[in-house]
Amino acid sequence: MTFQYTQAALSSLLLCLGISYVYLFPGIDAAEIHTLRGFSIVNAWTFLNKRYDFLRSNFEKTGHNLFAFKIMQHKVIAISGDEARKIFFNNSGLNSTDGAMLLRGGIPVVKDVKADIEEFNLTELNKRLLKIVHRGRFKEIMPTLFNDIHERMEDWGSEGKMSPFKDIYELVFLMTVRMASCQELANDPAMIRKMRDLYWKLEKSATPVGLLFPWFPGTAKKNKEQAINGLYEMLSHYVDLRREADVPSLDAIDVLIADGMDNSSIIQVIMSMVFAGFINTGMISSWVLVYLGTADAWKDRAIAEIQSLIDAHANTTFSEPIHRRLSAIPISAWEDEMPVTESIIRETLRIVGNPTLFRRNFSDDFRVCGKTIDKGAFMTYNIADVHLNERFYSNPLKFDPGRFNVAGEDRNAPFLAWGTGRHPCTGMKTAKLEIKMIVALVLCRYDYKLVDGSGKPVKPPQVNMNDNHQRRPKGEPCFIEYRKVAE
Ligand code: HEM
Repeated sequence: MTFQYTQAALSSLLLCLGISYVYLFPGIDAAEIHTLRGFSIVNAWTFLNKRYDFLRSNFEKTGHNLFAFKIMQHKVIAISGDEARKIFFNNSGLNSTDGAMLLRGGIPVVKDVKADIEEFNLTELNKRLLKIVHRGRFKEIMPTLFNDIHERMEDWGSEGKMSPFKDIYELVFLMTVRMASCQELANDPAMIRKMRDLYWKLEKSATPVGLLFPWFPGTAKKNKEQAINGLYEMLSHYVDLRREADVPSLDAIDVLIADGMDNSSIIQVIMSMVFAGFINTGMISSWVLVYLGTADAWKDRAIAEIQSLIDAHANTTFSEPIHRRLSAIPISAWEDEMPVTESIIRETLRIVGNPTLFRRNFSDDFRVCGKTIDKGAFMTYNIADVHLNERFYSNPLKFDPGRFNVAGEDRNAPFLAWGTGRHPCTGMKTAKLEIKMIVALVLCRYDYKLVDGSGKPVKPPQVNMNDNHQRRPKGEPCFIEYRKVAE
């Protein structure tokens, strides 16, 4: 057994060195993009493992706006600065799917385990998602979603301590599954737990080994296949169940069935939406509460805003619990009449939501900053290039939602957390609504502060920018210590 492991480890090492040797000291390429020196396998590994640090330190070291490195046989060009950014987001020859699939990992794609179905197609996915994420559906589902949040909160009791990066995540997971699938699944806590575990497993498969050697029969490959197969089987069961139902409902699966979609396509839509909700919406909801746990003035302003929405729109009696009163507020008010909460979410996204994005050049060579981007090359960009840049946002690590409304800040500062140009986020309205609902109910029902494990008040932790999927905090865990003040 030990011998087999040693042999496997040695073969992998030799393979890595072999690949690296080919690209060792590539020097300056013909297009004169600065190319990183050293073993390409080390560059690729560091990028996949700690992409934020890798990009930042190499931009600092090289002093260039563009630099190139290899990931296996692929050339990757890291970009920064205004000109390159605008081209990255707006050039029609750049494809956003390939890079994300190859270099990001952890994305559930049905095609990875069911070879006989159609290729993953982002344009189709967007069209299908838009059938289930719109105001009409939000309006239908809002009372049930508020009920979900309320019931979860009842488990917290009247006072205590909770971990936002666990408890709030779980809440967002449930809400997203409800929006993306059907009541039968969302109402079954054991299935929700099983599904959540499969997503964690999938996330764990996005290791450098899993990304560099997707064919290698190790833990990463096994985790990925088990997770996607498990999700596929589970969701197939619910799609079949809904197909056999006597009366169609307004649930997402029924909407997609009525649209004539086959099972695999429906499952792809659900998996993608739950994935986006799980990683992005969960992360931002947790961080909003963490920041507000140390920013009383902003917390008070947000509470006042929510209260005035209830007074203006919720034609319900005071004796009703808060979640019922909140669910009477129309969607248009949630979307358009919450400037304070919007600024808080925006500021949280500016500090925390800084993903590394990818593109691949599918058209002819083109020029950026006087350098050539070859056909077939990948490009990568981390949006902290603007969000954490003094040139656009002064004192960038400070949580200050007021900066978006204060004279003196650069009003033209780009804000990229929802994407821009050719690929803006399809789920922005859904995500904002979910975050606002959670924040509204927590703020109205609880008095809370941010504390450490011993209950001592603490400042917000730093963000682990290298945590590709979830941007969890660095250092000691923090908690929300709460006391219920309203039903
Ligand atoms: C806080 C939550 C979210 C954040 C911060 C976020 C952020 C982003 C960003 C930055 C992009 C652009 C990616 C790029 O340029 O390569 C994007 C694209 C996308 N997002 Fe979101 N997202 C969130 C939630 C969601 C949700 C809940 C869904 C599903 C309903 C979703 C679906 C998508 C899709 C399908 C795209 C690709 C659009 C395209 O390329 O045409 N997102 N998102």
